[in-house]
Amino acid sequence: MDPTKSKLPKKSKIPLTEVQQNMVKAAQIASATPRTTGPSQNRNIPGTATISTASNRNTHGKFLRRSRSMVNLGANPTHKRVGTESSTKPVFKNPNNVAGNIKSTLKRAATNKLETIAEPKEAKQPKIAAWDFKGKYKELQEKHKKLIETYCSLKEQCADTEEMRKNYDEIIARKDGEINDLKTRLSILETEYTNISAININITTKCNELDNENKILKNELGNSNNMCVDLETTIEKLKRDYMLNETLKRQLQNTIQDLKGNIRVFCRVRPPINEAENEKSKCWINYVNESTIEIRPTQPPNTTPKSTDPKLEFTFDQVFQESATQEEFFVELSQLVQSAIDGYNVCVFAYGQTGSGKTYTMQGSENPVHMGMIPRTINLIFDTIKDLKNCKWQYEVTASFLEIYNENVRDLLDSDTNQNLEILYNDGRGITVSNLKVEKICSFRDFEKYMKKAQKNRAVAATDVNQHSSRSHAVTKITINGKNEETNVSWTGSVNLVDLAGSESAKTNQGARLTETKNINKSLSTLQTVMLSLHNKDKHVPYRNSKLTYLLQSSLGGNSKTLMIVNISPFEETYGESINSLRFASKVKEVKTKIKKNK
Ligand SMILES: Nc1ncnc2c1ncn2[C@@H]1O[C@H](COP(=O)(O)OP(=O)(O)OP(=O)(O)O)[C@@H](O)[C@H]1O
Repeated sequence: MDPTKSKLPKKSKIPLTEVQQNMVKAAQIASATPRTTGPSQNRNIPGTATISTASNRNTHGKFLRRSRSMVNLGANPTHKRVGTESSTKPVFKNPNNVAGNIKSTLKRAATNKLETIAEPKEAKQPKIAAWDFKGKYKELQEKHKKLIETYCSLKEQCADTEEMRKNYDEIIARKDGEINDLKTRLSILETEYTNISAININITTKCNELDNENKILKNELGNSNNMCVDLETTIEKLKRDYMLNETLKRQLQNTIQDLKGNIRVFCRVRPPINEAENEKSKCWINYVNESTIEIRPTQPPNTTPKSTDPKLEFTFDQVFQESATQEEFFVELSQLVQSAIDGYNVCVFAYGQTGSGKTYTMQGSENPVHMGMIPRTINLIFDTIKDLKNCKWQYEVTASFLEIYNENVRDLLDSDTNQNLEILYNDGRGITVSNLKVEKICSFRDFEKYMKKAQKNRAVAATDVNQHSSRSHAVTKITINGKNEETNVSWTGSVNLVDLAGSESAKTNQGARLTETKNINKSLSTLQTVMLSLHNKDKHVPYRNSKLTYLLQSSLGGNSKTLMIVNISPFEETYGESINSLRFASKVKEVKTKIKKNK
């Protein structure tokens, strides 16, 4: 319980004198001032409400006693009212100084009281005769009695006042403490306010800076938008120019290809691949220039070839030395692949004796460095059609894989080894193979999956010179259908990639191997005959003499850009076969054909 409150007087029902009322008001002001009240709340002190709490009962009792004595005093008709209304009201010069105000109010109340007592108004008494000493004595006795009563009453009031003063001192001390606390809080708040003000200034400065930056950026954005519009127009123009140039470039490339000849021949010499092969004696090979190769049968150590050795020189479109990489080889081939994308038929076939590097050149291995021409071709096709999308070209790519084994045509995507598919000639569509699976290819990975399956199904056996000799001619056909969304132009190109079986002597083979070898040699010799007929411009070209030439009819003598790769081994023991291959390739190089672009 608040001690100050308990000592405040309870609201009296007896009317109080002004002095008493002032004191009560002062007490009310002191007790009504909340502990946490700030300076602004103190301004209401003069209008504070009458005290009515139960806790004020004690103080009220004392006030009541004093009031009664004051009433006694006031009962005297001569009792003088002291002070005007304005002078008795607690007027605070400084509302913040609560303690000072209370003190001054108490002081004024006490002064008023003394004034009231000091100046009692005499009641009019009947005059006592001068001789009436007894009456005078009685009158004096009565006065004396009243003075004693007044004295007692004042003494009592003094005690009350003293107690009140003590209470008020306590209140004042507490309030002073509270004021000090509030001052401390105020100073903390002021410091905080100063800090926050400083932060606020910083933030305002930052906001202004950001506002300025925002304005600059808005301006820049406006400029950029204008630039974007300009750039878009330029890009559109450049796209049109690019499309035009691209078409021109492709036309020029194809013209260059045409000028180079529609049947071209590349020669590739393979390197020895292991220690055993390094030990073997090699032919003497001289690369005269990038398209001419000179070859002699022997290469005695540290000597030049014997003058008696027959010297044979062959010229092709390009000669690739032993050190040539798959990548270097593909650079030349890639121009033909571009032609296929532009709607031409292209045929690439690798020819050579067994073990000369045909499968390595066409297929290669999974290692990216050794990747062969077939996977590189599909890679290039997908790269190119991706670029051509900018020129509004849409392409669809399909692939089929077949082999001709012992004069039977087999689908390499079908593992049934007893198949014999039929080769058909259609007037409109040219050569087709019945029931051959043609798969839609959407990516390189897609193609790789089918290629691996085909590789697995291909007939392979060990020969004297190759542990994994291909015993069949394998034909990978990639068809590219292109359509331009803008011009509505469309065409179909194709690439036949042929890995021929290797020619070899039938002497060392027996049984099944012998039949295979005979069939291989027969079809290769038909190929030679066909090429010679084409070279001699014979009226009849015996395409139908073998499944291979029948299948490749349009590629060899018809509407196709053809590349023959003649692979040779560098060894002395294979010199004869190498010369045969080189001679045949020379004849092929002289064949001239006329081709046109597909619609
Ligand atoms: N340019 C080359 N660089 C490195 N290795 C090669 C190269 N050419 C061929 N080889 C390797 O020589 C070996 C025989 O080559 P490949 O199998 O390609 O001959 P092939 O002509 O296809 O034989 P076949 O007609 O019997 O199938 C293989 O091990 C192959 O990896």
